[in-house]
Amino acid sequence: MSLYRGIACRRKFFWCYRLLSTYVTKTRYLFELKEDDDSCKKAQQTGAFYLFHSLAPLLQTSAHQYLAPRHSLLELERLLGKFGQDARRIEDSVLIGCSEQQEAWFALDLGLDSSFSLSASLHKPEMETELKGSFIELRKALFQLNARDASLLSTAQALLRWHDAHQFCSRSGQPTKKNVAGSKRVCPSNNIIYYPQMAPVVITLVSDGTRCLLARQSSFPKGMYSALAGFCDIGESVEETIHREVAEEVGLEVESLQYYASQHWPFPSGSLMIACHATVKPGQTEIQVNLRELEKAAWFSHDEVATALKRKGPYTQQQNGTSPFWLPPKLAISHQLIKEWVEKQTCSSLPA
Ligand SMILES: NC(=O)c1ccc[n+]([C@@H]2O[C@H](COP(=O)([O-])OP(=O)(O)OC[C@H]3O[C@@H](n4cnc5c(N)ncnc54)[C@H](O)[C@@H]3O)[C@@H](O)[C@H]2O)c1
Ligand SMILES: [Mg+2]
Repeated sequence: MSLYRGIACRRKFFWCYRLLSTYVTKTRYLFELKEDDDSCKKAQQTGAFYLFHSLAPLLQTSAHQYLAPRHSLLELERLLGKFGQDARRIEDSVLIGCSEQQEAWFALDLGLDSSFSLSASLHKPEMETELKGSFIELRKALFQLNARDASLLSTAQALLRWHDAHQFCSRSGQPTKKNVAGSKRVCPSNNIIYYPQMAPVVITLVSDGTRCLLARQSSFPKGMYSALAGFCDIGESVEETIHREVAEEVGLEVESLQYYASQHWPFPSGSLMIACHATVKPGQTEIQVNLRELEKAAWFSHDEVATALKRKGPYTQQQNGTSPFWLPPKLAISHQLIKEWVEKQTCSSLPA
């Protein structure tokens, strides 16, 4: 081997080696599975499946926590066979991630209508007995799952719901066909491609410098308050949504917008929560609640909020009919946003 080729080989080796970080490898693998139906079908052979029934995930209970069991393709085929179902139903599954060892993870709903189902939906109680678990509504289970399962099941539910609702082309009316991974659907008659969508929502913690503004809707559990949230209107920037939502919901104008973080949120049907801090304009603190949107909104001090962050709801009503003031659970980005505000206030109030 010439010196030049030797150096070139070593360079190539170094370049490949450098690329092969676990994260990059995983990302490239998932990209390949989304792009190539054959690779994705192959990945199902060694992959694992999370099961749902009418969008409720299959869960098992373990020490006050829910665990999401996974099933192999063989187990799934055996299960479908036992319930007299066509194994092609597995074609309805969607890719939701993979392990560091490149075991691909899929989700499959056994309760939704399928072109391969012999009956509209598989019988739930019998399946629960067979699978040694229960199909539990994600709203009830989300906060008792570990962070990884919560994130995977949220993604899975949003994707399964989107496929269920987009089975027909909105132009031709013909059935659309999903790719194996479920990252898109195509109308065979006109080749229009449909991609899964999510709705951007801005969540803003408004402060007046020493207090923060929290609000509740009548649908919230008793005593729970959160930061102001609102869907982005078409054509709006995140900044415009913040200004509009704060004005609409509490009649205030804000400035000094600061991005905090974002989170996928499975409710109502897959949202991207974009969390920000904002400050009211000087001297503007009088809240005018829009009762069409909110039940109540108020300013809360640092100490009130710091205490509420430690409470774990939901609470049953106290004897005097009131419920203690509490905040969304840790998993929700609103909790993280409020916590960050409390920590910043604590730092700024510490003596230099
Ligand atoms: N993860 C968190 O920490 C957290 C905290 C608060 C709110 N949220 C979520 O934010 C979402 C939005 O908050 P909100 O209810 O105050 O929003 P909002 O103030 O925009 O009011 C909701 C109304 O907006 C309209 N709307 C406009 N676009 C919509 C769309 N794409 N989908 C559904 N409705 C749409 C509907 O009329 C709906 O009733 C809620 O669904 C809630 O689950 C999440
Ligand atoms: Mg709102």
